Amino acid sequence: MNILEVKNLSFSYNKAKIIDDVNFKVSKGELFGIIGPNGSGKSTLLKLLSNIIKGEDGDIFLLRKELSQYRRKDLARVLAVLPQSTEIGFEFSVKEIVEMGRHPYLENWQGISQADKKVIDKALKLTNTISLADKLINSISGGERQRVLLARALVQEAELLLLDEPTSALDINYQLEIFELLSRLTREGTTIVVVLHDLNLASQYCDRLLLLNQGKVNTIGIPDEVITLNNIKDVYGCDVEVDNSGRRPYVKLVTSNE
Ligand SMILES: Nc1ncnc2c1ncn2[C@@H]1O[C@H](COP(=O)(O)OP(=O)(O)OP(=O)(O)O)[C@@H](O)[C@H]1O
Repeated sequence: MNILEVKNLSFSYNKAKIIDDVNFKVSKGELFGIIGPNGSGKSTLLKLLSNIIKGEDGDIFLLRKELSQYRRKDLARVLAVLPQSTEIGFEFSVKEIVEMGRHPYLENWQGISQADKKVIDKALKLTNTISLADKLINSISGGERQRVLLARALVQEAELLLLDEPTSALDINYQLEIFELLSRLTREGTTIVVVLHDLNLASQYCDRLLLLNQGKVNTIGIPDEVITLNNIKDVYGCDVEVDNSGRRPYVKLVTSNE
């Protein structure tokens, strides 16, 4: 079953085309990666999928319903977003920030229920942020904040998670932990679209990849079809080696010292 369907999507900033006739579908339970060079349009595409900005052409269907047809609260129950910027300007505690993810489920003036608390505790545990719960969001590290914001997205219990570089500030241990968690969530039925720069994480963990170049889909497919020597050279313009001896392709940089 398709959770997400993007048809002929285009978007411009000041007449400059940033997303150019993009088409793809994502099925239930897929871990779908969007990769591409700086400025290729990955975050813009994610903002279009999040309904933060609107395309000038094309359609986005979420669970077969056009994205713009959703009411805000209904959308927040099926779609959770982790934006790229992890700056939060207020002095909220970690716990309060994560609780905010439950707002789509609360009626007016109604507080957090025992059931909500369970969901929140589970998300804090999964993201290893329980020990941070009482700290102020502005007093923790960038990587810790990234995990807290992932916890906030998880408590929305949404069918589709849109994550913009969720591991960019994380050390390798947490990068693996978060991608193991994302894999597990997809096996349990959540669908995840993730923008990421690390081609090897993308290759190892994503079921399919969309390689974006100057707003256009360059290649879309399983990692073996996308992470190839020619594609990387064409799109990123650098020399790499691609090791195909393992389960998934592995990109090695070729440096001038070799
Ligand atoms: N608010 C904006 N106004 C005008 N141009 C913008 C705006 N936001 C992004 N752009 C431009 O759109 C293009 C795509 O930006 P986007 O952030 O989507 O790329 P990206 O692939 O996510 O890049 P990165 O890997 O560096 O995060 C860039 O050329 C950028 O300068």
